[in-house]
Amino acid sequence: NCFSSAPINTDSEKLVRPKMQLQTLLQHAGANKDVLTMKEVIFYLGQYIMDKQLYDKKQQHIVHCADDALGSVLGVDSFSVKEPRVLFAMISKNLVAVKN
Ligand SMILES: C[C@@H](c1ccc(Cl)cc1)n1cnc(-c2ccccc2)c1-c1c(C(=O)NCCN2CCN(C3CCCCC3)CC2)[nH]c2cc(Cl)ccc12
Repeated sequence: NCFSSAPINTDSEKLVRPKMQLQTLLQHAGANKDVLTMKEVIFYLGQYIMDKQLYDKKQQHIVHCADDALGSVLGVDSFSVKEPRVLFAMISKNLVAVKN
């Protein structure tokens, strides 16, 4: 799957409940449920970044989100998709684990 390149075990099937602000972004990207797997959260966030063209056209692994709700959700102005640990830490602050 497209996460085989993710260098950390993210347990992509883990169920999570995104907090309000993140949930709003995911809905814009097409998510239609309150409880999702980590894999779905990452997929929809990727779609969101694509839809809003937040990635740098020259250096496509850089995402600029200072002027977007994504920036206040993650708490950064920009980030690199080549830093998955940093990224998962920022995303996790916006998630509540769900016992399944
Ligand atoms: C491996 C994966 C990833 C997954 C998790 C992590 Cl912590 C880092 C990295 N990844 C690699 N590049 C991207 C990416 C880059 C730019 C714009 C959009 C996505 C992603 C991200 C995906 C995704 O679901 N990716 C599917 C395949 N991507 C390839 C890149 N493709 C585009 C890259 C920009 C130019 C057009 C193609 C989109 C589909 N979801 C994400 C969500 C966020 Cl918060 C950040 C990045 C991603």
